[in-house]
Amino acid sequence: MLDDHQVPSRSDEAAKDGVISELASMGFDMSFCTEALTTEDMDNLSDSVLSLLDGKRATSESRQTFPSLRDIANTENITPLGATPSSLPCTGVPIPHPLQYGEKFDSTPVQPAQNTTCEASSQIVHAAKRGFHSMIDRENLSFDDLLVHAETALRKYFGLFSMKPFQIEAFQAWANNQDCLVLAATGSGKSLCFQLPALVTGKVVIVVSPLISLMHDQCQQLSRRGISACFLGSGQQDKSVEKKAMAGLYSIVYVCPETLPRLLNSLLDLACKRGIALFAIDEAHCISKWGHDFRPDYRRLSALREAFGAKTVQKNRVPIMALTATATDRVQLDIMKSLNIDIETTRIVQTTLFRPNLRFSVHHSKTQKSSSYKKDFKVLLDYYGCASDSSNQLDQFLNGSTSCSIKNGVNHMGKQCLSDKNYKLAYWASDKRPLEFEQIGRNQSMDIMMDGCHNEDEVEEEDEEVHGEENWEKDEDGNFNEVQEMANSTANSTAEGSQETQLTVDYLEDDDEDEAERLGGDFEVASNESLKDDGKFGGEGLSSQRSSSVVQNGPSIIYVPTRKETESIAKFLCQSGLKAAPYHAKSLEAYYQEAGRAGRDGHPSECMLYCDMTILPSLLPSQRDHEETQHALYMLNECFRYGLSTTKCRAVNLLKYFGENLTRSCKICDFCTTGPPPLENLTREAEMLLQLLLKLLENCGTPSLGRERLKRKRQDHHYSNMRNYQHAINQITECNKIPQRDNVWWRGFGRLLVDAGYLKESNSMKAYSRKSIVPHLRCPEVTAEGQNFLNKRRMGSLVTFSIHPEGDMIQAMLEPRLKHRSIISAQEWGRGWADPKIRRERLGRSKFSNRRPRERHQRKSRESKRYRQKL
Ligand SMILES: Nc1ncnc2c1ncn2[C@@H]1O[C@H](COP(=O)(O)OP(=O)(O)OP(=O)(O)O)[C@@H](O)[C@H]1O
Repeated sequence: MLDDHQVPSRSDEAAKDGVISELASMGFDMSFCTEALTTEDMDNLSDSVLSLLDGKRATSESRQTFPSLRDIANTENITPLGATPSSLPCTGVPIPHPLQYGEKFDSTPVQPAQNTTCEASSQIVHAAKRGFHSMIDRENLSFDDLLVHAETALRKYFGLFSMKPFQIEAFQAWANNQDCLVLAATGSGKSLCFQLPALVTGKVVIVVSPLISLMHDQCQQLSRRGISACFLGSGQQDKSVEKKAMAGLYSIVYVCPETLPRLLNSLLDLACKRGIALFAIDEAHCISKWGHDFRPDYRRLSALREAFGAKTVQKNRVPIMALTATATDRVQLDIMKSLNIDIETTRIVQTTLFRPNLRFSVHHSKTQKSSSYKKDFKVLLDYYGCASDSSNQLDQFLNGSTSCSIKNGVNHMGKQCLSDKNYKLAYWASDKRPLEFEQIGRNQSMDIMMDGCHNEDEVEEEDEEVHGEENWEKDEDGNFNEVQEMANSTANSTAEGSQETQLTVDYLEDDDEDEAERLGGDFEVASNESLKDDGKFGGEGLSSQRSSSVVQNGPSIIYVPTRKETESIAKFLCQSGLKAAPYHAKSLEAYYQEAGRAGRDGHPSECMLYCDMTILPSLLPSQRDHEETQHALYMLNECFRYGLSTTKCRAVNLLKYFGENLTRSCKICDFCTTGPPPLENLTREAEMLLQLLLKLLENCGTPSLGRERLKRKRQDHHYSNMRNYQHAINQITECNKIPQRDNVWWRGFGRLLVDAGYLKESNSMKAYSRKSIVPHLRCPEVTAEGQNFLNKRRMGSLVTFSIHPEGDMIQAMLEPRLKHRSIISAQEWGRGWADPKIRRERLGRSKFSNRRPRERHQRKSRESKRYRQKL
């Protein structure tokens, strides 16, 4: 304090003037500084800054609400200026630094702090210089002014020159204090929509994100650009980070949905201190139970709108921005409803979800035995393993310099697409390369995500009694034990040769909690290196692989066989020296989301889907209500149909699922480059099947309308059995009328007859159909159109039924399962023995059958043996 009796000397005055002008240049109000420095004896810049930031003298309303920097310093034990300087662990994160007006444009992004320690004093002055004083209220500036600031920040921190139209739209919604739903493709730049408000206002943006690894990754990227950010959640081991975040020390705070409800009160405080510019809900599809990645904790985010909206005055209302790359119409509505944001006033910012640099393809493969894996995955192994001299045609095509000459299907794809070293399709993911790859000496590797669906082996079958079809499925696919054994033996033998490439396989599914437990610390503490894969695909390596490797560089290769097989195949690929992780997903949303992690740098990227269409996927038992089960089946069905399709551009197909009409084809997917399979004239097959179904229908009469329940049940049972689609197929195959077609082929054919309008699922069977996925035709009826077709044929018309076969039909023709097994009722089976032809056939089959007895029977006989011994 100035002593009343002491007359300030000229030199003191000059020093004070100097301090005042410094403070003014830092953005402090000139009269405010003058008043502060005349009432308090300060001619030292640091003391003055601290005193001003104490907040006692703040005059404007907004300033009074800011925390004093000293308070913040106290919360994190920062030694105030003037005390003995002490080193404190530097978080590597600059204290908030919103835009400084009039600052000279510098296009080079801000460099991160290099040192691991720094002094509190310099941190405080740094904060003061770049800090809270330049916070601005969104309401005080026009949208144009805000946009200018946003673009300045864009240049300064990101080295980018303009915002994309959808980013401007989202920014405008935020500027108008509007809630907003942003739907934009993966890698299109959604993050900027919520990062810019923090940089423009100097207030905090709270981002809710589902994955610790992604939060970690984003925090690292921001810190590299000089933007302070942290993440909070169970994975955050440094407990002081939460305290600092709630005191307003970070511009962008990532929070797990599980953690956010606990922080509500602290967030209210934070809103009153530094201010909260925005709540961003990243990967917002997790909110919806109709989405592919439902996280119940996301539902609790509705509390945000209550706490920061409904009851607060408009000025203090914090807008909410939900962002996702994969949301169907239903999911969009559910997101808004669940977040408690007004559907009428919420701005929906939607861009195309199309990713022109992703080349989608589907590969059909049976992969039931590990001994066949080498053959089944030849394309994949070649793709990453073989040298190619061919030019980068795909790249040239994408650049418009040549017309696409990729032809002849999947076998050539690898050669054509991987030759150029500029491709970011693949890279060595581990230093521990297998020898043969080393010898080839090219800088390629791969990341594979295996997408396992379930097959009917894994589902509880409620209507088994009625149809018995599931036995057939089980019989055909129930040889996993063998697969597993062989996989193990292959693994062991290969491991001997290349010990160092041995990789473990864990499931990615439900890894969030574990991952949260494993990752920890302030994001800046974890070095880039620690994110690199440690040779394992579980644990830290796993999450980082998802976020760093797969996300930025790797192709996304996804497999949809059974879940058990997924593991087995992943093991095999790992043993082959490729980096693979089984991943479980059950919908096109999940597939598109994961595939979208490839080619984020804009380079062409491969997204191969390997699938075994001879196995019908179905749901694992779970606690779903009826509606949820229906929806899960719908999603699974769409996934299956995508794999089956051979007549549409893959990108068009995928986007249609999200309600987007792509007006042009992608020109690079397998369909666009190779075209549909040749048209097949299947008139004879159609005629035979339709006639047979009509005949069966005539024989069994109409369903019972009798009163007695038992009688009706029996009659219905008989009725369904007789009209069972599989029953008709059995009759055709047992009579050996068209020997080269197997069950799988007929199943696909029935589906195409439904598509053509010749068949439909009977009403009485719709209840059963709902338990299965739609392509599984149960009890068909011949429609009027189908009868018309038959009549025309009978009258000698030349009408034909020609179609492009779908995936399962092609696969069945390549490797028919001619060892046909009947799926008829026990009664029918019994009657079959009376027919000498059928009897001969069955006996002939069993004579040559070398199938091992089923485990169930073995167990039964073991049990009875034990029982007999007891006796
Ligand atoms: N306006 C822009 N101009 C040029 N590049 C941009 C622009 N906005 C974002 N990008 C770039 O796009 C890339 C992807 O951005 P970002 O990670 O924000 O995508 P995203 O949509 O959030 O992805 P995801 O859906 O996977 O979370 C980044 O490299 C970023 O620099």
